[in-house]
Amino acid sequence: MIEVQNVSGGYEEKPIVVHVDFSVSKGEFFGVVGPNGCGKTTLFKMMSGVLPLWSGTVSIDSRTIDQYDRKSLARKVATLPQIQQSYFTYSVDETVMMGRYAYQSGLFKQPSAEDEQVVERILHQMGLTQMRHLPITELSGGERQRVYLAQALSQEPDVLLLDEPTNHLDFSYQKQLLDELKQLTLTDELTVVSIFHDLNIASLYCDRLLLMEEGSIKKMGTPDAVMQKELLEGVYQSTIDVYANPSVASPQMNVMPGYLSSASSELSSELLQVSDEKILFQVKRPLKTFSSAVVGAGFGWYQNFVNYHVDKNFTCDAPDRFMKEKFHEWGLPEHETLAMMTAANVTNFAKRYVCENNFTLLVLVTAGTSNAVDVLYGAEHGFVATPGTVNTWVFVEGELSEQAFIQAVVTATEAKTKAFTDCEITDQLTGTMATGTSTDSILIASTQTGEHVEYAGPVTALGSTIGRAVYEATVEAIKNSFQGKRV
Ligand SMILES: Nc1ncnc2c1ncn2[C@@H]1O[C@H](COP(=O)(O)OP(=O)(O)OP(=O)(O)O)[C@@H](O)[C@H]1O
Repeated sequence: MIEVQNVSGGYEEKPIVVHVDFSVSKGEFFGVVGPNGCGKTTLFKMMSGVLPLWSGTVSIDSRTIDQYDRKSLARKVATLPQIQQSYFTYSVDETVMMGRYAYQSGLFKQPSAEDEQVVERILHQMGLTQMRHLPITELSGGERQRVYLAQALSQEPDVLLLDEPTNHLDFSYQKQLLDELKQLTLTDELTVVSIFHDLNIASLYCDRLLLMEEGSIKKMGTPDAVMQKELLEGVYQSTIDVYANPSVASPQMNVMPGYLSSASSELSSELLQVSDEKILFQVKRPLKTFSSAVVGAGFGWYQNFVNYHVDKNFTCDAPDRFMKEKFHEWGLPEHETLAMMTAANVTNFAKRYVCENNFTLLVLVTAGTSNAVDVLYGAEHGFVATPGTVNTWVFVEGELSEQAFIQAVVTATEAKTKAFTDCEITDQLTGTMATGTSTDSILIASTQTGEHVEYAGPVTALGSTIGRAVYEATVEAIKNSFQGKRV
């Protein structure tokens, strides 16, 4: 649809865009990204015929742009430049109607019924109907941006070139506008080529991205191919982190702030408060967590950790809401607190504090075995959502990779199962050896400072330390529960 073939150009003697070559298909949403000054806007000016090409060609529907007269080019390509100044007090609908000039003929260029209909539809589409009579000089930056986009859309082009279309827009209007454009690419086969500074937005909406560096193409491909940590760090000369979006299959990035302090939370069992009602462990700075907790499951950052005792017959439709009400009662901030529940007597907990192999580790386990299960026969027990029994907390001083977090869960679970075997805990329904209980829960929490830890399987330094500590604490907690011991 639009083909940019080996294009070079710039200003006076200064080359800015160098041998750029790509094509965008009909109905594609194509993003152009790259650092400030890399030549994105200059490339757009060349694509829309505003700036002459030094070499190469830009073609739309197999005809180079210099083969189109002004009006026919305007029916093919509409542009939304980066900065829109308004010196005249045209109203919103007058401004949008200006986009129809390519369709008007005759001396007085009166709008036709079709022009009126198109403008009406687009005003509605862009949520501008209410403000249609206002002068655009009285609009906010974001509102004005929508008016100019409406003007570009009223040209009914095949290709829309947008330079930072979401500039000045708050996130809800960004979403609304980009959803609208995406829809037009899908239903009307509108081709959108857009410059973005926000790589996360570009990754969410674009089919392909073109990453520019110093006037040339550094990389072009799907968001997955372009959103690569090393690639982006090199081009933007910055420290970033790329991660999977938790909700959709579009990679996202984070800028890593330069002010990250090396101060971390100390993991000391003196920070532990134990009562009949709960175990509360509080640290000064948030820890990165991976857990199956009632409140705070998955990955997160928390600094208060609660293991709350409930009766073994406790049932509740919304245990997370129940726990959050408790947080209020205890004065614990909801967004900083992770919580588990257990039917085990929490004062029978066992702990291990280990400082070896360059690791500091605190392990806390609460255990009971009345609902012990052999995982092979889980289905025979039937599912009842009951409070947890063996709750295992593993706190680590170190900087764990995501792989290490998950391996730590595996290692700790194997250690728990080994403890069940050695304590000869059986599944009361089947008489076979139990591997755990029906509602066990686990937490791995790390300071994310100090030594980087890539692996935490059972034969690694961290894994073997976790394995031993969890095994010993689980055996002790099981024995405490048998003896009815109260700590
Ligand atoms: N009219 C001009 N005359 C001379 N040089 C210019 C002109 N416009 C831009 N430049 C230069 O061309 C280079 C590329 O500018 P361009 O606006 O294309 O970059 P960009 O990637 O769009 O940047 P940004 O992300 O900051 O908008 C810059 O060094 C800029 O100073």
